[in-house]
Amino acid sequence: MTKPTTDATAHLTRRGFLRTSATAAAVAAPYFVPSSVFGETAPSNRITVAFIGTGNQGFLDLTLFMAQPDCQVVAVCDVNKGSDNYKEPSDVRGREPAKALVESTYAKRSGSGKFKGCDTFNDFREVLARKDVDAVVIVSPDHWHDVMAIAAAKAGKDIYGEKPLGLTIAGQQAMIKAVRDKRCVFQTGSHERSNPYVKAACDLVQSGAIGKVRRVVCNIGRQNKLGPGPGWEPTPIPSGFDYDMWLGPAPEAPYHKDRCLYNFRFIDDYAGGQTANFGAHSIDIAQWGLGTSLTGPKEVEYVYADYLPEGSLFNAATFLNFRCKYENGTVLDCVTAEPSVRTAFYGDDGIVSIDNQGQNALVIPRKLTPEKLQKRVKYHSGGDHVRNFLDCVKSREEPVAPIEVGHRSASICHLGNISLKLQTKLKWNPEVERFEGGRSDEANKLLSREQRSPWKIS
Ligand SMILES: NC(=O)C1=CN([C@@H]2O[C@H](COP(=O)(O)OP(=O)(O)OC[C@H]3O[C@@H](n4cnc5c(N)ncnc54)[C@H](OP(=O)(O)O)[C@@H]3O)[C@@H](O)[C@H]2O)C=CC1
Ligand SMILES: O=C1CO[C@H](CO)[C@@H](O)[C@@H]1O
Repeated sequence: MTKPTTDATAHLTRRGFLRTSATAAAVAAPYFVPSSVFGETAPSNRITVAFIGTGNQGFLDLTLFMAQPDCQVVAVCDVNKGSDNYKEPSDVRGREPAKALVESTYAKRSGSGKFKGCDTFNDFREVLARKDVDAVVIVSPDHWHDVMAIAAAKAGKDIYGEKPLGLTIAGQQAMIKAVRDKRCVFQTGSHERSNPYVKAACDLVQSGAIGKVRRVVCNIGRQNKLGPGPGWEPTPIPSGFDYDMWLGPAPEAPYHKDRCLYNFRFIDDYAGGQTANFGAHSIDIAQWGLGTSLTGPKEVEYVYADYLPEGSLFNAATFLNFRCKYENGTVLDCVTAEPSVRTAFYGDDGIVSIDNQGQNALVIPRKLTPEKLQKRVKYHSGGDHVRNFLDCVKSREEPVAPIEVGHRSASICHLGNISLKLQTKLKWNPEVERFEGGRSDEANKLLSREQRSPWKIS
């Protein structure tokens, strides 16, 4: 996508302001760095970035952003000062370890081996108030995505927002409005959109190479953790952890050590289970190949769901199967599986399947000779996706995974979860984004959620 949709002047002015402003003393720290750290990239061309959420994916995204020479991470924000026992006892995440990672990475690059200049925050609003931050990377749990992205857009920041776009369809719509009103560049963290092999596979499907696509299968990885069962007892809130700020817009709930960190994804108040966690990837690829990135299906049907025992902390579906139908009759099946294949398109003339990490696309044309049956393509890293975002911050062009695209893929995850909750088939109007007929009143209520005061999306 190359159509400029954003106002270059507003953003260039903001960065220009940084270079000349009388407030320079307050914001100077990021610029007083050895030239060896950022090579030839002049401070004025450097994009200053702050991270909100420095856990599991936050650390990976940090390394991808720091690898880009024209980008400087100047601040990290996390409600956890240092969350130990992250995945194993030696694994510590949170804002202090993130700051240490940033400063040690930049120090290694500087001739002197020294670097200071990454600030830490507990409250993301303080990050957004900083005038020297051009862009934010939002890698918080899903229940925070809408509130944080809307606040970031209102503060004039460009945004790299992790998938799934949000927790609800209404929240995502509000995100789009804020981003478009403020003309921000927004890249959804669906990094497969920057994977040339996945692109090649989707182009092939779109070009009609496998004929009319009858069915797409999206495999959703099984739940990899179980959490405490019925009768679980709260555990003490660790020191250095702002649990109230972790809960944010989600309902009040007693702390348990397995609620936060990585595990939020299995709890309905904070995320859409594996449907949204993995579905955001596999369904996004399906939408891409089908050429429906800016729309959606017209029907979603519950097939099967299973859950942990009532009263368990984790309450998202552990096994699931739902089926969507598009206007042209194409069926999209989302199903829990051990996914060596992430998304597979079944057409009249062949199959295109894309593996779990987007490392391989396998094309099986029905009518070709055996030696031409397979075309394997190789791995690429998420760095190109970050690069595309940074380029668009400069050019004000549309990135490869704009917010509306992220919205429509995540919406299918939410539609699927709503059908699972109601155990029914629902008619969906992708134009007006509402359920119609049947149990639509009940279903439409699930398009949004109450947000705990003082947090709200409008
Ligand atoms: N593109 C991809 O392939 C991937 C994307 N993701 C996405 O990234 C997001 C984060 O997932 P993941 O990193 O696994 O989750 P984690 O729980 O590991 O990380 C989230 C971090 O955000 C912190 N946090 C929570 N609330 C706030 C707040 N109000 N302000 C600042 N920080 C906050 C958490 O604190 P605490 O440590 O105390 O919980 C945690 O450190 C999710 O939306 C997920 O879907 C995740 C994995 C891969
Ligand atoms: O938990 C996870 C495991 O890896 C996936 C990427 O392949 C993530 O998206 C996801 O959040």
